[in-house]
Amino acid sequence: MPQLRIALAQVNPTVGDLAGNSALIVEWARRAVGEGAHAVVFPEMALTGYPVEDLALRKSFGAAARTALDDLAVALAEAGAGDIAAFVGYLDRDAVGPRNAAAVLHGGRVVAKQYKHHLPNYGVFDERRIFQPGHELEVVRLHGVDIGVVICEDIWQEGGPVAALGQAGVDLVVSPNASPYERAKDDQRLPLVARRAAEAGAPLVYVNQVGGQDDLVFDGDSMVVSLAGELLTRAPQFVEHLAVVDLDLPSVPRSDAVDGFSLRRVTLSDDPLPAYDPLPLPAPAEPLPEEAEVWSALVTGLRDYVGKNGFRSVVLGLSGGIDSAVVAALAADALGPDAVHGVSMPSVYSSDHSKSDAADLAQRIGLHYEVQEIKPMVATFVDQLGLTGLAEENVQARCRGVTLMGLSNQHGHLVLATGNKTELAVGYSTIYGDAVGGFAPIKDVPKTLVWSLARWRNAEADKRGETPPIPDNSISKPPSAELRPDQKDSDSLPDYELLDAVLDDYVEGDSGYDDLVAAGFEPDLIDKVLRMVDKAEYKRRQYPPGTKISFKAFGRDRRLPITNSWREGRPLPL
Ligand SMILES: Nc1ncnc2c1ncn2[C@@H]1O[C@H](COP(=O)(O)OP(=O)(O)OC[C@H]2O[C@@H]([n+]3cccc(C(=O)O)c3)[C@H](O)[C@@H]2O)[C@@H](O)[C@H]1O
Ligand SMILES: Nc1ncnc2c1ncn2[C@@H]1O[C@H](COP(=O)(O)OP(=O)(O)OP(=O)(O)O)[C@@H](O)[C@H]1O
Ligand SMILES: NC(=O)CC[C@H](N)C(=O)O
Repeated sequence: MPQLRIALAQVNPTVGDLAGNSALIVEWARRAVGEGAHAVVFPEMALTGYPVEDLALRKSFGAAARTALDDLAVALAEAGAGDIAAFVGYLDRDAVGPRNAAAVLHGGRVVAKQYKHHLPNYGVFDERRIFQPGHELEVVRLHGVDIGVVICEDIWQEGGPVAALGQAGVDLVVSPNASPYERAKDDQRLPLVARRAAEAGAPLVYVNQVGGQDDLVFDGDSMVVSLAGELLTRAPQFVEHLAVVDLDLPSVPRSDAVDGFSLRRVTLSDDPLPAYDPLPLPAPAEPLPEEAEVWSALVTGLRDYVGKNGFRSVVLGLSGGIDSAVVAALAADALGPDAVHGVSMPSVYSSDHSKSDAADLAQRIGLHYEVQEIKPMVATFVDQLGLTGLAEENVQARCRGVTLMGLSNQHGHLVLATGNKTELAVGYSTIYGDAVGGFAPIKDVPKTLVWSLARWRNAEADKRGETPPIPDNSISKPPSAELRPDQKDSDSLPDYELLDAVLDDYVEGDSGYDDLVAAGFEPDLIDKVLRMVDKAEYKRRQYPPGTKISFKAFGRDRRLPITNSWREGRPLPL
């Protein structure tokens, strides 16, 4: 028999938008009330957005967030959501410093609050720099059900606050999260949540946000797992969603002696609810298959970067190649084809197929298309400055960059950079040339995955009876920068399958020279690739932000010095 109906509000907040996020929380709390829920759980820092980075250190922002929380409690009550217990993540600030906090709002008031204990400080996270950890646990009793709270990283700790809640005795654990997407991370979350439910001795309600924030994207994947580790429901990825479940909660023994934490119990209502008919459990959404998941992550990251930064349209160079084709298809899926402006910018070395494939792509997708010849601009620079060789080649990419930025300034489009992770790794782009842009949608996608995504997207279109967006020719032709006659990427770079394999080990796996040799790569290949990667750090630092999909994206996940004389290499003779 259920004791509580709980709603998981998998929403998409915006960093810094206290008024907008408050309105979002009120709207979704009202929906939860409409579903007859007694409690509703929002993601980590839903009121402020996540991650707030150094906004956390601004006293003015902390004060505004606290005021917004008090106002939100009142607004919820005024909107008819005062009787529901709303678990809301926010930024707090006390005498010790800024806190990553979750509050319980009920009856127009803030009735309980708890600070995050474990502050993640690895990969993209810097929480020890900006927050102070908490040491208290606040357990809220609602209709006789004791509910403990743990915030995101706290559930990744064995023997941490969840174990303490198990010691204290709680009927239910709720966890607000802001857990960024990485490929295959959903495979880790379900077993993790199941382990924590067992540790707590109670079902666990896991709520993660959706949406993009700069280089991060959040996939949701909110879920409820029973004490026995059974998945009761799971929300679909990358979309806002309200999941409502009735929970049958066996009563457990209570204790007030908890190791390492101070425990406070807050009673909102002691009496169990009268018997009511449970809703059928919503069927768990299946996690998306690999390519669909990555595509959704890239679409969401791009859409939210554009929308949350106030742009309505994007512009990019269309070369007829695979990278610009995939970025154009992503942009059309994210924003609609009418918001996408493609520009073909032929130079003297551009092949006929570069122009015809770009035009074909534009027609398939239905995006705005124009041709801007760059020959006269290039000739002016080359002649006036007396440029030859590589300097001359790069002027072509730079004239394209200037053209795109000109169109951006004139029409308000955001410029998309089309570089992929492989190119970023080895520095295969012209700085201030094809590397210009405000956002780089595929910067964390290795070249081999760019091809797979293109094939997958076309196959999806086929399945739906739609025109595949990407010309077959763009997928099958050998990649070329077309900066000199008959140039091919393979003139300067190893075969992409092999290159991506080395990069996966060196960048994602942090392998050293000996590890790479042991993995079977040729020493000359290792030398060449590692040298290119190390030398290109300066280019990566100046590259636009783009959606992280991997365990280790360039940027905050991998912070290497630019000025750096250390080289992995064959051991020197002593
Ligand atoms: N440590 C450092 N810190 C700061 N700046 C540094 C630097 N080292 C060089 N630089 C600067 O960078 C310049 C060299 O970089 P850059 O001008 O980009 O030129 P660079 O890297 O020498 O050449 C561009 C390469 O990318 C290839 N490319 C270009 C365009 C598109 C594609 C494609 O297929 O996608 C490929 C092209 O074929 C060529 O191999 C130097 O002249 C210097 O000004
Ligand atoms: N002729 C062109 N017209 C318009 N844009 C171009 C042209 N050539 C290059 N670009 C722009 O510069 C980017 C780098 O292109 P380039 O052809 O040099 O390398 P690539 O990495 O093979 O990319 P792609 O697969 O998109 O061709 C392209 O994605 C495109 O945005
Ligand atoms: N916001 C957080 O604490 C996130 C950390 C956590 N390990 C995750 O990625 O899910």
